Amino acid sequence: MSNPVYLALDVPRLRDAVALAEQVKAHVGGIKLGLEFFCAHGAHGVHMIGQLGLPIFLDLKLYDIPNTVAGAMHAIHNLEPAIITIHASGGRAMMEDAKAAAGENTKVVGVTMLTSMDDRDLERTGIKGNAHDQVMRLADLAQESGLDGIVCSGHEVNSVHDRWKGGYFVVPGLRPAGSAVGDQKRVVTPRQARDDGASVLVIGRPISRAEDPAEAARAIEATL
Ligand SMILES: O=c1ccn([C@@H]2O[C@H](COP(=O)(O)O)[C@@H](O)[C@H]2O)c(=O)[nH]1
Repeated sequence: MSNPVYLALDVPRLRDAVALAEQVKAHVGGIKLGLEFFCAHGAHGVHMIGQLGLPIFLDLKLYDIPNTVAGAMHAIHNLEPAIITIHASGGRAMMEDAKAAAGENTKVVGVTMLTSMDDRDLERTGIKGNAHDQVMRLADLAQESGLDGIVCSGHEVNSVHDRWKGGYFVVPGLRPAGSAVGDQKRVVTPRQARDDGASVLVIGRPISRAEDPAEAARAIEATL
């Protein structure tokens, strides 16, 4: 089985990002480039990281009207990402059009509820029910809309795995036992998420902020 860990490369300077990716590439299965990286370095930065030879996950969390999101999907065809994110709360038409506009080798996954939010945060946005209810609701909508899978926390991945046969489940909010949680609220260990059916394990700071990132990535890999 291939390594399910994607390193979240949330590093502001391109030179540092390339160096970090080089250091850990033997111990991860792919690289996740998010908003911080893409806003700073754009397509050029994606090409630079792509030269390392690992699959690229573009975590852009697109959220707009269907025509605009489909246009953005067309615009990034040439970057050939293995995975791209859109917000499932953008609705069915947006998700259908995004999937139709994506490259055939790109998995389109819908972000359900950010792992930095808990039940109380959800309530304050005016949405009824708890995190579990919200993730199941949006997972069903993403599946009906033809997406490949969803992003959810390790708290929900087991239930969604039972509900959506053949789905592709991306799980951030992962912390090895004893490591700092930071702004994440719905957190599990990488091993727990994998055992519960995650397809991709997104891990950032526990590796990128470690004293020895290659050793941190190796230690996580050894737990899987
Ligand atoms: O619900 C979500 C969706 C995306 N993310 C992204 O994953 C990484 C997590 O980084 P850590 O340093 O391991 O916390 C980060 O790039 C987020 O943008 C998420 O955390 N939660």
